[in-house]
Amino acid sequence: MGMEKNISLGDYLYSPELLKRLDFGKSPAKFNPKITAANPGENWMIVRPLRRSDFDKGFLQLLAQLTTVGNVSKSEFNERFTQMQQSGGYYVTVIEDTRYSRIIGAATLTVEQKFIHNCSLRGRLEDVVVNDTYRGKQLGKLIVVTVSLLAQEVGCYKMSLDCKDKLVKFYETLGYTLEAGNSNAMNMRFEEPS
Ligand SMILES: CC(=O)SCCNC(=O)CCNC(=O)[C@H](O)C(C)(C)COP(=O)(O)OP(=O)(O)OC[C@H]1O[C@@H](n2cnc3c(N)ncnc32)[C@H](O)[C@@H]1OP(=O)(O)O
Repeated sequence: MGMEKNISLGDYLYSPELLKRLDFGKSPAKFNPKITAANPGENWMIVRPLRRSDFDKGFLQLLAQLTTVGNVSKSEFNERFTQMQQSGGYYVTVIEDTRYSRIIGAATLTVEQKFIHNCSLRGRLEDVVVNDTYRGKQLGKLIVVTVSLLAQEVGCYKMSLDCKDKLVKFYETLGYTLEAGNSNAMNMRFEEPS
C-alpha cells in the first residue's frame, strides 16, 4: 500500500496499472458472458480509478442513488480527492460509459492499517452503486469483484462490508460470508456536521 502514491498519478486517485493485474479467475463470481475489469465486454465501458474530472461526469449524482451526498462543490471535491490521494489507502473505482462521459458504477476499497496480525491490512468495501438504468447487467458484480481482488492485490488479509439484509445473497455469490457468531454490524450515529 502507498507504493503507487510516489509515482505520478496525474488526476487518477491510484495507479490504473493495478487494475490490469487482477485475476478474475480467483473470484467465485459467475459472469455470463465473461467480463473482467480489463475487458468489461463493451468497447464503450471502462473500469478505472476515480479521476478529478469525474466531478463533471456525474460521479456525485451516482452516489446520490446510494445515500445523501449533500451539496459538494467542485473545490470541496478536489480537496477531498487530494487528501485521499496523499494519504493512500483509498481505492475509489468507477465504471464510465465513454459514449456519454458518465460514471455509471462505483465501489470503494478502503485499506485500514493494523498492528495486529503482524501489522496487517484490512480492506473494507464501501459505497457500491450502479446507475439504476444500467442495473441487472452484471456491473454490480463487476465493480465489487474488481475492488475485492484489488484488496488482495494490495495485501489485505480480509475484506469486510456492511449491507442491507436483502443484499446478503448478492454478496454471497461474490465470496462474502456471514460468519457464525460474528455477523453483527453496529453503529453509533452522530449529528451530521453542517
Ligand atoms: C457495501 C455496500 O456499499 S452495500 C450498498 C449497495 N448499493 C445499493 O444498495 C445502491 C442501490 N443498488 C445498486 O446500485 C445495485 O442494485 C447493486 C449495486 C446492489 C447491484 O447492481 P447490479 O448491476 O444490478 O448487479 P448485477 O447485475 O451484477 O446483479 C448481480 C446479481 O445480484 C442480484 N441483485 C442485484 N441487486 C439486488 C438487490 N437489490 N436485491 C437482491 N438481489 C439483487 C441480481 O438479481 C443478480 O442476480 P443474478 O446474477 O442471479 O441474475
